[in-house]
Amino acid sequence: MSSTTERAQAQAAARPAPGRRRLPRFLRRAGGIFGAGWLLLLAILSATASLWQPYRPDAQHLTGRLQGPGGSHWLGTDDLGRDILTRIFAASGPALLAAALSVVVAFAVAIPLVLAAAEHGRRVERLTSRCAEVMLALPVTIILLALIGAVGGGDIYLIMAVLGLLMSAAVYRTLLGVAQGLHRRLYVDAARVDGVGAARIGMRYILPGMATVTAVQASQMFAMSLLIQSGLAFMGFGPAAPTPSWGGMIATASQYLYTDPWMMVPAGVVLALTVIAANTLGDALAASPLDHERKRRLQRARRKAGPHPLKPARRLLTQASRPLTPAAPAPGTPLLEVTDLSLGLTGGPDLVTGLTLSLEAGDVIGLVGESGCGKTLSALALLGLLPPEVSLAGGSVRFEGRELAGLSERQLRPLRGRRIAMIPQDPMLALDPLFTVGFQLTAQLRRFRRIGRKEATRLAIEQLRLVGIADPARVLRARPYELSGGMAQRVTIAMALAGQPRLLIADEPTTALDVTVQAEILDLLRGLVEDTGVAVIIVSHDIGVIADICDKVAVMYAGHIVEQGPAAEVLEGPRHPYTAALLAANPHLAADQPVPGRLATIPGHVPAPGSWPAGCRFAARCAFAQEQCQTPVDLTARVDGTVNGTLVRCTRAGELHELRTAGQCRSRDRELRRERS
Ligand SMILES: Nc1ncnc2c1ncn2[C@@H]1O[C@H](COP(=O)(O)OP(=O)(O)OP(=O)(O)O)[C@@H](O)[C@H]1O
Repeated sequence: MSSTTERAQAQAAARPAPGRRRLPRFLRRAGGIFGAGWLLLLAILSATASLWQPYRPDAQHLTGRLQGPGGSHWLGTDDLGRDILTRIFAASGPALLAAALSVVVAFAVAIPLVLAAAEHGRRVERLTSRCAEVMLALPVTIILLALIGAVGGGDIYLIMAVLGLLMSAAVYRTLLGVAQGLHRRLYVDAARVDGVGAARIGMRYILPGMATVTAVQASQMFAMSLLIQSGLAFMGFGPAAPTPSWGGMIATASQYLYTDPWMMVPAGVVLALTVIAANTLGDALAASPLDHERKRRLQRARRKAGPHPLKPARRLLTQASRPLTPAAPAPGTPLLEVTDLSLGLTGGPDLVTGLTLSLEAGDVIGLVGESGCGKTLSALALLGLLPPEVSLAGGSVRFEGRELAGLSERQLRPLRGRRIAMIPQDPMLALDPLFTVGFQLTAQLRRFRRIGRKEATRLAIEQLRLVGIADPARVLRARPYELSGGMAQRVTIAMALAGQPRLLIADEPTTALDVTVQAEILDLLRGLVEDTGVAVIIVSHDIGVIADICDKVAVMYAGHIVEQGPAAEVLEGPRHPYTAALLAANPHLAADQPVPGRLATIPGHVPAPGSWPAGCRFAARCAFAQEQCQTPVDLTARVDGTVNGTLVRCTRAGELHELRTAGQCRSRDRELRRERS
């Protein structure tokens, strides 16, 4: 037998049988099979009881009281000679329905509150959480007994609905944490960036993500409701005689415990089995390997993310059958003008100050700087996507001539994804692992372009080709974790382009990728800019990435820009000591440069917001700081006057440039580093 045939046979043997593969995962566990099987059997037998019951539930045979199991009464008779089997199944329907009702009420109340609290931030969450805490403090048993006193024990559905309402607070508390976690996922952020509304985010991303926890909690609550119902009936607060109930039957049997102990067994065992079944079903759902398997595959895909055998994207770009932008933007018209933008923690320190940028169609600008300098917040502010605790403290953001600062969520939503789109940092986290690429991309295309399913699929294939995916049909069928990192990033770029935006914001778009794939993605972005005229803002701490692709660069340090201008000028002749230090610390080497024994670093760390010095914010780490650096410094035009459009925030910029030209800066840098180490 050839090795290929052997391998195929081995793979076929390893594959689960077709019927088994279709089973939900929790049904592949013994607990899941027992739980689901018993509850289903009970539900069917209760629903069809009138068809097969040999007796009426209240038919008394006083001559045949307290009989054990036998031919005419399989489970015996009770103290009035009623058939126990008949009464168990007559009681089971209402018991199951009432328990289910309490679960439905609990979740129907809790889930909308959870979605609202997770979506609308702290203020709503505080209000809903306080209400939940008050409800949790209520004495459930006393309230139920008071209700039974008012309406009687016969209205079991009302009593269980109130129980569900009281239990909704506990459900809320559990689900809120899950929903908040899901809300922080990148793919949810990505959807919001694309202008997806709160309701749709809840339905598409949060609810499916909460499904396992919901199912586990529902099954446990179902068991608890059954026990509470039976307990109430046992104490005499259940349905009035002769209506049967499991609790009532156990109460009657308890009076004959010493003389006729068998009577206790049938109702007791059915109640116990039902509670155990609900709990084991919950356990099987909790231990369902669905999540573990998905996570495992996701991790495997991440590990293997690397170079892929695709053709260069640029060549495929020419195959696009329609331009991405509706009309070529007029050159020289500012697409985006950010003026003096300041951001701060609400009631706290400034996080970004005086940010000024200008971008024309087809421009690629890089925001570069160490972690914590304010790059991401600046980019998010353009889309009005600041975290709830961060607010706009001043300045203006004009996009296509329209002021965006101060627009409401509702006013900004139509712009997101359509006029301004975002490419995420980690594509694996930005794509929803539950859905195929095709589902996510076509949903995006249908929403943005108002087209049918067929047209969306055609466009999705075209869009994937546009971003350099050679086999779009396969990728459409794949789930995100089946793609390599580079492929996934191409998919997120295709998704960002679905709304034909004029401005793309790429937050560290290549950080999660290896170097070879990084270069391909940067090449793809550059090609898209040339072909479509889309403008791009790239956020990166990697000055090598910025040098690769950007026309302009803004170097940020401690919440403001310290140097800004055409990339070639800033990167080849940096005037600010911070830019020069960043460049010196860049590990990218030219082919002819020797590898240094030790990489250069910038001593110290970025000062935290709130502890910025009044003067130059870089002074404490600067090798060239002097007395004059203690006073505030403005962003001013470059002093040597050899270039235009370059701004620098350093009083010694001109002087340092001369020193640098004379080669003295580097030795001073080295000296300082030696002193500090
Ligand atoms: N939600 C928040 N609450 C409080 N501080 C915040 C919040 N978000 C950001 N900050 C602070 O604002 C500053 C700028 O953060 P930002 O994320 O914009 O930096 P960054 O330059 O993009 O860093 P990185 O490269 O690590 O993403 C940091 O000091 C950060 O700690």
